[in-house]
Amino acid sequence: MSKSGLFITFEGPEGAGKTTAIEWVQEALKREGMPVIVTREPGGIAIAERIREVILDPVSTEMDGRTEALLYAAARRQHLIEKVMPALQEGRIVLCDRFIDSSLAYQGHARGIGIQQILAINEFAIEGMMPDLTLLFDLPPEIGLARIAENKEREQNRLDKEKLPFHQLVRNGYQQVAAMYPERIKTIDASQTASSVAETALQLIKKQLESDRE
Ligand SMILES: Nc1ncnc2c1ncn2[C@@H]1O[C@H](COP(=O)(O)OP(=O)(O)OP(=O)(O)O)[C@@H](O)[C@H]1O
Ligand SMILES: Cc1cn([C@H]2C[C@H](O)[C@@H](COP(=O)(O)O)O2)c(=O)[nH]c1=O
Repeated sequence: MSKSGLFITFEGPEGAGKTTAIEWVQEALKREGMPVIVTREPGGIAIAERIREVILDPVSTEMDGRTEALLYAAARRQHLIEKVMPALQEGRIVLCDRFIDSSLAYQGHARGIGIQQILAINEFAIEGMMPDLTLLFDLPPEIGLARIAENKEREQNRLDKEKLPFHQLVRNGYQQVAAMYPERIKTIDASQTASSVAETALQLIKKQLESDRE
């Protein structure tokens, strides 16, 4: 799979502020005339949104961890082929809310399947199509969970409902993955104000754009 755009992923635990920052960054890049699209995982296209409903439905309590991992990888594959790759081939900047590192942290580490096993099934799904840059929004899970609990409009999905120790493992998982890919993954302190977090994200993206032009 070849491309000419820039693939940037936003990662982190529940309520870290990824969606808030991605919208802010999109507006800032658009104001500068850059061709940018925002998408998300699992979802972003019809088939993957349907898979999302199955995975995140709070009634799917009996779902096996490996089934969960395979469903995320299947949604990822379809989303990549149908939406992300065409946009990158057109030279766009793709801002994606979650990607492979979510699987490594949630299914690989927090579910205990193993990061290498999850990497293997995802290698099949993505055929080497890794992000150019990943912004990891890091914060204690208590803060993120309190933020989403405050937001009364948001429905709690099956993974939101996991207990605090699971979310602590997710954070540890992300920290391990960041150590595996120090060139690609840049960690942001997501406990700062929303505007400061978004500004840091924008500066990191601009740096990546500059180094891509060189
Ligand atoms: N830096 C911040 N400080 C305080 N509140 C924030 C900050 N960033 C976002 N919020 C608020 O926290 C809540 C969660 O934010 P957001 O939806 O952007 O997080 P998220 O990382 O996309 O969450 P999830 O992955 O669980 O969907 C929202 O109500 C948002 O307004
Ligand atoms: C891509 C991906 C996601 N997850 C989890 C993380 C969240 O709990 C949900 C997605 O909800 P959001 O509000 O859109 O953040 O799914 C996961 O466990 N594994 C993955 O690969």
